Amino acid sequence: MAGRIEDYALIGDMQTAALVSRDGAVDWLCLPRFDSPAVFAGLLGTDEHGFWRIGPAEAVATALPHPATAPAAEPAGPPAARPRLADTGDLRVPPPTAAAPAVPADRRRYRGDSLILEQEWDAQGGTVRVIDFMPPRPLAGKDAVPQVIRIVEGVAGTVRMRSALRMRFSYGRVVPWVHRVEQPDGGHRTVAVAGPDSVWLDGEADTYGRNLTTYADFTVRAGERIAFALTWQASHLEQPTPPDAEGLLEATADFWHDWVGQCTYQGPYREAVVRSLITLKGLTYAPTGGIVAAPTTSLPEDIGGERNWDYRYTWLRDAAITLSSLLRTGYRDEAKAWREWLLRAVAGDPENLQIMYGIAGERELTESSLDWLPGYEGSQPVRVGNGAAGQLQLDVYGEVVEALHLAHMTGLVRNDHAHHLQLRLIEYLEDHWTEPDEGIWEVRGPRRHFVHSKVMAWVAVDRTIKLLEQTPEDAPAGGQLERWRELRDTIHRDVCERGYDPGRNTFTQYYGGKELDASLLLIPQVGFLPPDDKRVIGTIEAIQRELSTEDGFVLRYPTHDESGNNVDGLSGHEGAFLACSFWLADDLAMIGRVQEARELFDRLLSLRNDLGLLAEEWDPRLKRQVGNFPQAFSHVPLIDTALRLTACGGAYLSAQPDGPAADRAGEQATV
Ligand SMILES: OC[C@H]1O[C@H](O[C@H]2O[C@H](CO)[C@@H](O)[C@H](O)[C@H]2O)[C@H](O)[C@@H](O)[C@@H]1O
Repeated sequence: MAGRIEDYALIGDMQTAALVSRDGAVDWLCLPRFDSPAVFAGLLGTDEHGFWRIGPAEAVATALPHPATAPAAEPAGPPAARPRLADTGDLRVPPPTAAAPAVPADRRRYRGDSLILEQEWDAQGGTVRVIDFMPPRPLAGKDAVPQVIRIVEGVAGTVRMRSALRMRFSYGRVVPWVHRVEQPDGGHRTVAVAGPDSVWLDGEADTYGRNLTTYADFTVRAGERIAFALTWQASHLEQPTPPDAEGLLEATADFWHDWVGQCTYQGPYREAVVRSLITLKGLTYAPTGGIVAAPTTSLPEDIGGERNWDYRYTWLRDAAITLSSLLRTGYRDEAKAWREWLLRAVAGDPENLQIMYGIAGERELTESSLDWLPGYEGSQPVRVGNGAAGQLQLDVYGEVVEALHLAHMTGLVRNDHAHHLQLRLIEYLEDHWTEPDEGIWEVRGPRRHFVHSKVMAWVAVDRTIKLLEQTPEDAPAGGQLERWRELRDTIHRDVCERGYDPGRNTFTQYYGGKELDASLLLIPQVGFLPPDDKRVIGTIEAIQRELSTEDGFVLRYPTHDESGNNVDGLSGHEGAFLACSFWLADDLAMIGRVQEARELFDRLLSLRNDLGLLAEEWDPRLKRQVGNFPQAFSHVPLIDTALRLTACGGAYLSAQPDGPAADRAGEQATV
């Protein structure tokens, strides 16, 4: 049974990621890529759907069937091969108390600024630490395989430990063939095989199989270290080399140390910013530069409801804003890699541009449901693929062009193809900006003229004009620049006339609508209007009044109309959207309410789990994180707000209506 979403920790190797629970269980792991089928899907079901738990035997044993009473399965080794509790000679496994749950660690943290997780238990007989990590893989060669390494370290006394490993391939559906493979040195390795996949277990403790689960029982004394590793390999290939766990630990620590060393942010929110940056790096798919929105699917926005989506893909929107944050904190390699990814993914006619792709640029993301999985706390369906891939979302043009613009402004080496792409995107927008779309929130209701989409279309045109004004030699011939200036004015006028309700002094969610939408908070941030414009202030105040939760966080939009009908094509409610709540803090700072902004930001920081991680939303009623986890779209605005609050110091200095990229206070401070 999965814990709360915030009970999980992220480990990853920049190609895939695992979620590790506070009780020492890896409950989510897709191999070999973020978007591959899960080998451990206990997160979306039960232990039956796969997990790997290591913890003190008394704690771990309680959550599992007692091996001595469970039916024997793999490997059918002789009793002599059964584990010895080495120091005592005791062959018995501690008796379980059926009802008791697995015991949460007493302490956990990341080792410094890294994705190396350390959990500690004060257990019977002493204190033990489990160190979990995934070493960054080389991009090619025989060692380019995913590994999960778990080192058990005795801290004090002597503790009896148990590892319980239940692999279920294909998102918990397939029980693999588990067997031992004898090694030339007389030892053996355990391997699980099903179809194209094989997963190899190496460990310094003997294993035995019961109840379709592989166990290892062992003791660890103060100062001892006992390592386990899982390695994925395509099943038709030769067995992978057993990993050198300690060497890889050192290399992984060095990798993160070097990467974090490039961060240029030095302000008061450094801890939160660095943890968010590490998380974003952990969501980056190194071979291609693609960035997943989150490493999970179907963690619900509404516990028990149907608002469950697969986020293991690259949204142009999410990736573009991620890039902006990385660029503004000193990370250029990732920006370059993503720009290359973008050029490959969108190659062809801009008419065919998708709003999201697979991490290598795949276009087919057909949505389907995994009906054998019960879902996180019963939240069904569990979806893979994402139907939003076929939507029209005009804001995406603005976000992509903004990211390319920022890359240019921060001196990323020019790329002619990217420049050409930008011009093609504007040509497309010229013909299509007047169309209704599904908007930033990917609503599954009717298409509308969303105000945010139009504002972002304006952003795309505006940034392109600015670029061409800087480099007139790049301007297309035939008066296009002049035409685009007119287009920019036309869009601006259109939004102000049709998307603004003068009676209530607020912009609205869509033309002619009455509803509000938190994406309107971006109007001053992107420079569409200055922060001191009365329409901007009116909109911020209206959103605070009508979309705030009791604790001052922000909903994206009302999910129900006045008669109680759902307006986004989905049943149920959702929590406060964390990105929008950070945007409110930004806006408050921009209009001079800096103290209020800081207080809201501090409250938002307090929603992070003890490891600094955020899901997509916060359920104000249940007081818990909801939605996919950890979510780039939450960590990016966290960084942006931290930069803004750092840069504005005591007060936001001046409203600069017409220079959005440069308006970004954080950007000026850090690049
Ligand atoms: O609300 C319905 C939609 O929810 C998801 O979209 C959300 O996540 C995306 C990735 O972070 C983000 O770009 C978007 O703005 C969010 O609304 C889901 O992926 C969609 O399929 C769904 O329609």
